[in-house]
Amino acid sequence: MLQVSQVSKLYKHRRKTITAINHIDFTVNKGEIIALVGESGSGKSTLARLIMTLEKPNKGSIYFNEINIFHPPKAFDYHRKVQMIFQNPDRSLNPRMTVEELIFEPLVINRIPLESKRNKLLNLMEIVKLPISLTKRHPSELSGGQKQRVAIARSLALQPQLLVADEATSSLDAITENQIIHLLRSLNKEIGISILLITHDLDIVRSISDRVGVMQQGRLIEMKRTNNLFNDPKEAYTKELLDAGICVPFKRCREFIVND
Ligand SMILES: Nc1ncnc2c1ncn2[C@@H]1O[C@H](COP(=O)(O)OP(=O)(O)OP(=O)(O)O)[C@@H](O)[C@H]1O
Repeated sequence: MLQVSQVSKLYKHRRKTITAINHIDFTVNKGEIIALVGESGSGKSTLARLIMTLEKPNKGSIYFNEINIFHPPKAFDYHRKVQMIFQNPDRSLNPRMTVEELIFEPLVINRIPLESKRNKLLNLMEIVKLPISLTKRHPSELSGGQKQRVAIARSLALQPQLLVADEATSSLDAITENQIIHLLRSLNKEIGISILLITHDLDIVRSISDRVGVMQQGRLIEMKRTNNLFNDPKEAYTKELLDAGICVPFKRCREFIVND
């Protein structure tokens, strides 16, 4: 479905060239949850911005259903098919809008007719488990988890095929984080939505991803099925990363409750 092909991204900073992404290749298949892990500065968010076409690569390209997203045909509406949720919902939610307005905004922007507006709203709020009593509230009147649910409902309004979640739960407390991870998993299982999950958190990766890619200094050094990566990491850096974050005896380890 999504194919990242030989993508490189360079930045110029004070006459120095930074290679944020270095010849990366991978695919996200329909219905898959792919996690990208790697230390800070390894290029994960840059890759997410490229996938969202917020920036262009210097080399290579990205294809969605075999169409080059940087040179799409006119009728190809990529931004309805791929949506992103960010770490901090406060930044993506306009504080002046109500929950109802926020969830409808993508439909309004994309000029989608809203004949059955109420039903659509009820359906989206039900999917993300937001009580209907919150419809007229503003973001400042919601908890962190409720805000992230609004952000997810908004991103689902256009019925995307792929959700890019960049550290989408890292600003939340452990219980709320568990609920949002559970929600992402059920969206994947029930709606079949593919998810590209960018995270530092190996417990989340282990709990819900089908495959994991490990990034180091702009390169994708290893990509495998989740169990294989945890049980049989090949690269020294992957071993180091797992040693630093994996659950081992005597180390506290969170379990995410996911329904399969
Ligand atoms: N606009 C920019 N200008 C210059 N350098 C940038 C820019 N954006 C990112 N970089 C650099 O590119 C590299 C990759 O950054 P990126 O934010 O993608 O890493 P990351 O893996 O997402 O890190 P984190 O986990 O801390 O969010 C870093 O060296 C960063 O400093």
